[in-house]
Amino acid sequence: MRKDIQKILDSTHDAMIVVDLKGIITIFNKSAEKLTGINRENAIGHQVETVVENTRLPIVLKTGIAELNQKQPLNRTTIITSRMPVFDDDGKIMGALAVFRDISEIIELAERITDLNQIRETLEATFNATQDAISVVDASGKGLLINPAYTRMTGYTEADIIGKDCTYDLAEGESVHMEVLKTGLPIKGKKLKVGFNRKEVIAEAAPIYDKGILKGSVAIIHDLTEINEIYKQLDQAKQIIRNLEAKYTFDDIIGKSEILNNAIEKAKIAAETPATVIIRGESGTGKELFAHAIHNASSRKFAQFVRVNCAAINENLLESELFGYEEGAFTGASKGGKVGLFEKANGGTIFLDEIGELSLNTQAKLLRVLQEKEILRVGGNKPVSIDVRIISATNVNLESAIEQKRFRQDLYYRLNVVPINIPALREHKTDIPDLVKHLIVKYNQEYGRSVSKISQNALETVMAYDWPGNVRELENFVGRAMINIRMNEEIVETHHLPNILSLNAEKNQSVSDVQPMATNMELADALNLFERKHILKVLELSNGNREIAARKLDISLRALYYKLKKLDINS
Ligand SMILES: Nc1ncnc2c1ncn2[C@@H]1O[C@H](COP(=O)(O)OP(=O)(O)OP(=O)(O)O)[C@@H](O)[C@H]1O
Repeated sequence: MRKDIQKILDSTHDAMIVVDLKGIITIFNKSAEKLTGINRENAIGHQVETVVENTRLPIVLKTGIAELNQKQPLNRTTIITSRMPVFDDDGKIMGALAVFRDISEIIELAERITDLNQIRETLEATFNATQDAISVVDASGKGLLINPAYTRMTGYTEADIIGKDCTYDLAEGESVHMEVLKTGLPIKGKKLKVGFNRKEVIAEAAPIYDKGILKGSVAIIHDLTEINEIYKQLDQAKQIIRNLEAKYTFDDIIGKSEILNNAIEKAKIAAETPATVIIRGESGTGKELFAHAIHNASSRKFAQFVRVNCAAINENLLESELFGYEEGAFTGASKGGKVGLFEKANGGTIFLDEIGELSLNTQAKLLRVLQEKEILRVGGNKPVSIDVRIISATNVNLESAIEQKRFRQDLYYRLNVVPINIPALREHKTDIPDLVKHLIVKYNQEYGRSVSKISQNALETVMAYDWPGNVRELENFVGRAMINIRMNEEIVETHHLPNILSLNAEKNQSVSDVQPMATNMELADALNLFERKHILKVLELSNGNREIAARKLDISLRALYYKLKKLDINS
């Protein structure tokens, strides 16, 4: 009889366990085997709770009360759907039956549903938060969905768009949705105008397929004004990179002394105005540094900073360099003419270094530019108006140059609107420790060293010197000291310092120390030879810096360039 029942129960999908009054398993069907992974032989004849926990069959045996459709968990993936007492023909309880079911598939499904909900939520959040405007239409081109960015960009709300033709938002151009629905293919980078304000946008759209059937189209529109703004910023960034000429700002000017600070404060005020500035100071004091800083702190910082070394450019070329020339202006002029430095600096700043070296002829032309705010290209007759801030610099005494009729007074007045005097280094020696510290960091980077400081003794030696070549000379000096330092040394000591005293000594050499040239040489040749040797020596002591060399030789930079050419010196 039990076997027959067993057979019947084996054919059902539900797992079943029957126990007798003592709780001993008497029937364990196939589904129960499958669900618990326990063989029938290991179940039948055993106390139910030792084989399958939580069946609560002993309780049913005690109470004789059925628990139907309870869906109580047996374990994580199984539930007991019913427990009931089994009665004999006399109505006496003879055992109990538990029916239970595998719910792992349902659990998995539920988990998947939760996942999908999360994905949906994430997608919705992205859809609503993205800055790109998104719209979705159905297969007939009627609006289905838009996001907040779409409303911000076009001015249209859901009420205007949902259920309406997708051409509704268009101010100019053809609907990308309609094109996608027509061809079933995606579209990229289409320029359109949308919304009340005819906003310029770039649109892209893609078809939505469901099981191979075209169900609609989704479009993203990007605001072109924003993209244009980004391009503009990119251009400005490129411009800044191109303008690396003007690489310094006020933060790069080292020194806290009062005299230097007065100059910095004056320069900062000048930077905020369009005023013409003249920077005066000895060679190497930082005039160019100040010019960069003024440009970079001014509203012209995104335009060009053009530096012209008036002393270094050949007088004949200077005019065409500054003002440009028209095609065929002179023999050798390039085809198409040439844009001059003033035009290049248009909107920006032109820095005329060594202005005191300009010839009277070029001074007159510069004066015209300052008065008329326009330039005339060499060989041209059409004035070009320009908007350029002029910063000039000089290390010569312009007042005495005016007296000697080498510099035009009217030009001087035009240039001398905001004069800024940069002190010689000997006038602000208190800044030397900071400058040395700054230079050590600079050369550490350049030479890959890790020097930490200068010793007190070495610093005292540096402070005792007068630095006729100013910060530039100090810069070269520290650079050379750093070269003398071994890789494992970290402190600049006195023995690393190049011999400054020898520089001073050379300067003070007496005439008797100078040896005559070969006695059979003509005086002119001997002088030339001596001049050549002397200039070479001074250049060497100035680390090849012609400006310092000119200063040491007490001649103008232009005169030095002339001599270098005449004496065939290429150093
Ligand atoms: N206060 C300062 N802080 C940091 N660096 C400085 C300072 N002053 C000058 N320098 C540095 O010294 C060097 C010479 O400065 P700059 O070329 O500006 O001098 P200059 O007065 O224009 O010289 P010149 O008249 O010979 O053209 C540069 O490398 C500059 O960066």
